[in-house]
Order: sequence, then structure tokens, then C-alpha cells
Amino acid sequence: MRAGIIGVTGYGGLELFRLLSGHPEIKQVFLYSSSKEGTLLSEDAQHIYGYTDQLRSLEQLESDKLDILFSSAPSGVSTKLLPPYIERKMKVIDLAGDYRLKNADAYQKWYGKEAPNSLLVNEAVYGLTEWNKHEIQQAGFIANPGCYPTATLLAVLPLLKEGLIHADSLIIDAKSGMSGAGATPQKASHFAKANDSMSIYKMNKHQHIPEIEQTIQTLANVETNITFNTHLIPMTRGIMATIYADLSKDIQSSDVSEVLHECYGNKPFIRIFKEKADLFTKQVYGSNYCDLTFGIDERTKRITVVSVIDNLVKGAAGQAVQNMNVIFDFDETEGLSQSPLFP
Ligand SMILES: NC(=O)C1=CN([C@@H]2O[C@H](COP(=O)(O)OP(=O)(O)OC[C@H]3O[C@@H](n4cnc5c(N)ncnc54)[C@H](OP(=O)(O)O)[C@@H]3O)[C@@H](O)[C@H]2O)C=CC1
Ligand SMILES: CC(=O)N[C@@H](CCC(=O)OP(=O)(O)O)C(=O)O
Repeated sequence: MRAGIIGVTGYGGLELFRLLSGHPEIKQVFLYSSSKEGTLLSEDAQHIYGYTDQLRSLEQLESDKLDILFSSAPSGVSTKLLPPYIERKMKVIDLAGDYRLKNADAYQKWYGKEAPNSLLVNEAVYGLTEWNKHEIQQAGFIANPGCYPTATLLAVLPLLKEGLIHADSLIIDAKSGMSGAGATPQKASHFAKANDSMSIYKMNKHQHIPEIEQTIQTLANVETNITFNTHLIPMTRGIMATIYADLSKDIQSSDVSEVLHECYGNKPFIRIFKEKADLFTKQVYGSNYCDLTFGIDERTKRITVVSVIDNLVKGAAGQAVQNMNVIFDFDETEGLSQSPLFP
């Protein structure tokens, strides 16, 4: 099979390149750049020194014959760039947020950008693999989930669906490594500011709030108004989402455990740890795993659920490859079975 990657010079694109290069079904990967066409990817990305394929232009993409196209460009770009390929029925997986929100006003409000063509938004299948496998199997066009929504939704959906927690009590405290902000240097990622420090950002206005609420509505069939905040941590990869919710009935740990195991028992990338396990982001570093634990607080009748992922793998490129595997009926773990890098 032949795959193409738009935005391959960015962090999500490089991770796609790493995973697709080791995928047994992918024979060729075409690399596209909007700014560095004709140069070698390895000139910038020294870790793949020796790789000699030139970056192709977006004009070349128009006539290239691909079995699947991944787009890992900043939000707003795929609204303009992807329609011809989706309309041509090329298989497309978009890692950006453009096609995730079904409501155009919500997209404009939270992203501050012009909403994409609504027909194509309706065509897009939300690629939360463990929850949407059947739809993904039939799909030609996938809106790959955001990194924070992936970590959050995998943790809360089973509990919401089974009515174990009050939907309107959800508080999500999420933290990300610096690669979540992409390869372009920013003020917040300047070493002297970010190192040895921690910051909160986009307080109560993060663009992933409507994505999480929309997906809870679609997949667990409940309305929510979440409190969701994000923090930047001086590490390269990783997301930890610590989630608090009121228990809806007299729930025991064994009920929660049973619901999680029932939901994810046969899912290769979800690992359920014992209650109150000391999870850390590095235990999933470089892998497609989402690790979960929880603890019931008998005193407050609240539950804490914790989820860790690698933002570039399960939160982006890994889940995109998992979705490709589902679309083409490959084993879901094909090309994704590397164990985490530790220490
Ligand atoms: N980083 C993360 O953890 C996650 C990121 N995402 C989403 O994935 C996408 C990529 O993120 P990330 O890799 O971090 O971002 P980066 O900023 O690291 O990379 C984006 C790449 O997009 C390309 N690009 C920029 N403008 C255009 C354009 N007009 N047309 C085509 N290509 C363009 C650039 O490459 P070139 O100049 O060579 O074309 C650039 O390298 C974003 O939408 C992001 O929100 C989703 C989940 C997690
Ligand atoms: C650390 C950091 O800055 N992370 C980014 C994640 C970007 C992302 O995944 O954006 P979309 O899902 O909207 O494409 C952020 O919080 O905006």
C-alpha cells in the first residue's frame, strides 16, 4: 500500500512517518511539505539521517496515486486542503480539529476559524477507535480525535454509559508534555519559561471542550457541561488526565472495575490497572497504550479516574494508524505493537 503524509515536518507528521515506515502493509510513504518541497526530510529531522526521499509539493499530491492520505497540518488548513481528496473518495485521516465538531457555530466559536463544508463534516467519522470501530470500518474519511479528548473519553465513557457517575459533575484536570504544542517554537515553550515550571493555559476555553461534550452526547447519550483545564509540563511527551465526578448511586470499586473490564477487556491498547495504581506518563511513552486507574473516595462519594497516553501516539499518529488498520481490515495492532520506551 502507498500512504501519503501532509505536515510530515511537524511532530504529528514525524510520528506518522515513524509508525508507517515500520508498518508491514505499507510499501511506500510519500511525504508532502507546503514550505520545504524538494529538500530532504532528514535535513531537518536529523534522527532519520540517511533517509533520502525528497519532500514532495502539495501540487504533486494532486496527481499522486495513494491508498490513504494522512493530514497533520495545523487546524484550519484541512478545511481548505482536503475537500478534493475526500470528494475523490481517497481514504483520508485528518489529525487536525477541523472536521471533528458537527456544529459549524461551535467550530467557529472554539477554533475562531471559518467552519469547513458541512457535507464533508457530516461524512467524517470520529476516529475514537475503541468506541467507533463499526463506523470506522465503513468510513472513507476520519476525523482523528484530539489528544486530550482521547485520554479523557476513554476514561469516562464506560462510566457515563453505565450511569455510574453524574454527567454534570465532571471535572477534568489535564496535563501535557511540550510536544503537544507542535514543532513551531512559541512563547510558552521557550526553555527558560517552560523548564522547571508548570503552567495553566486556555483556562475554561480550550477547543477540546466541545469535542469532549459532543462525543459524550453521541456515545454515552448524556448531556454534559464539563469543567476542563489544561496544563503544560516540562516533559517531551505524555498526557495525564485526572478526572473527578460524583458517584450517581452507591457504587463499589468492584462495580467500576467490572464495567471497565467488560468494556475494554478485549481491546489491545487499553490497560486497566488495579484501583489507585500510581500511574505515570512514561509507562506509555512511544506506545499506543491508554492506561487507566481509578479510586473511589468513600468520604466525598466521588470517584477519581486517571488516564495516561502518549499524545503523539494514542493521542495522534498511533490512533490514526489504528484507524487505518480498521478501515483496511488489518489486525488493529499491525505496526503498533512496540512496547513503551523505558526509562
Ligand atoms: N502534537 C500533538 O500532540 C497533537 C497534534 N494534533 C493536531 O495535529 C496537527 C499537527 O500537529 P503538530 O504536528 O503538533 O503540529 P506542527 O506545528 O508540529 O506541524 C504542523 C505541520 O503542518 C505543516 N503545515 C503548516 N501549514 C501548512 C499549510 N498551509 N498546508 C500544508 N501543510 C502545512 C507544516 O509543515 P510544512 O511547512 O513542511 O508543510 C508543519 O510542520 C494539528 O492540527 C494538531 O492540532 C492532534 C493531536 C495531538
Ligand atoms: C500542549 C498543547 O499546546 N497542546 C495543544 C493540543 C493541540 C491539539 O491537539 O489541537 P487540536 O486537537 O485542536 O487539533 C493544545 O492544547 O491546544
